[in-house]
Amino acid sequence: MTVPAIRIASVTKSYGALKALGGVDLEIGQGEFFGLLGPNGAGKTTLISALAGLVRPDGGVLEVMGHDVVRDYRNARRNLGVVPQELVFDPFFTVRELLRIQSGYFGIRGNDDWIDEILASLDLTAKASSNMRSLSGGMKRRVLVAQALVHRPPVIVLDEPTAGVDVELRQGLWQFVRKLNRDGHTIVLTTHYLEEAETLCGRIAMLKAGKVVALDTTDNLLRRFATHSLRVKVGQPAAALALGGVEVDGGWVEFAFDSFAEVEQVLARLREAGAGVMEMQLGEPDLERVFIEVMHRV
Ligand SMILES: Nc1ncnc2c1ncn2[C@@H]1O[C@H](COP(=O)(O)OP(=O)(O)OP(=O)(O)O)[C@@H](O)[C@H]1O
Repeated sequence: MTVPAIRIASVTKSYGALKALGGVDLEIGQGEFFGLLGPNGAGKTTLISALAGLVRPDGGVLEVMGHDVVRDYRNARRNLGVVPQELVFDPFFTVRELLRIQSGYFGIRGNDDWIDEILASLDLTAKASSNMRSLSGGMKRRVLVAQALVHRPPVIVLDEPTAGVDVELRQGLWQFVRKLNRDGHTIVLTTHYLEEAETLCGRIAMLKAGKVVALDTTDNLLRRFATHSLRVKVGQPAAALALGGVEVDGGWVEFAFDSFAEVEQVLARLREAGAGVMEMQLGEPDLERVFIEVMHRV
């Protein structure tokens, strides 16, 4: 049997009275493109930091390619590439120097062929000799990705890699990450862009307040939750919410159905309640709605 790329069992972590991770179990197979989703503060970064050995869990086990993150740190770390959320660099190094230094951390010398390949894939070749401080935010983010790849890790974790990144770069980045996945790398991704998660991830875990509250293939998650939706923009959101709607955006409230036959009934009830429907849309299920439902249910 092949070892899972990532195994997380009963992992707990508290900061004082705050339970950041309340017993997380998760197994991610080799070659998966896996999404880790959750609202702000759900514990995603804490979990990733624990995987990278940067945060010590209070209890439980974390393994990367079968290597225990605490007891067998070096091998676990060698198998893992992490693209962190925050942009922290020494501004005085050039891009190439930075990548050479990072290679050195893993005991790799003479890594320039691979570094050139990564730079080309990330469209950074022209910036190889530029100082980090002269790069734009989006370029710095690409360097973060490059940095995570210098030691050719089989498992790559990206913590919100597209936050604050323009559309073109985002698409380029996804193309690159998809290629890495096709080449056999396991990808774990956290993002607040649920459309991206829906297109990219084969399986998804949703985290809320330090616990996994949904775990399934993306297709099953979309199927399992109500199949259709009605979104209404109303003058009186409170009246619509009282009828079981869920607020999705300023003034927009959403109702979920198994069949469109129920739409008429809801519209009648909205009229009776004086909700004041101004606009409406009928929708197919998408991950954003699944996410909102899961977060409200549990
Ligand atoms: N070093 C720390 N000290 C104290 N509390 C912390 C620390 N790191 C994280 N926390 C708390 O743990 C909880 C989980 O935070 P975490 O950063 O893991 O969430 P997240 O899901 O990554 O959120 P986001 O989507 O905002 O990045 C939060 O309530 C956070 O305030």
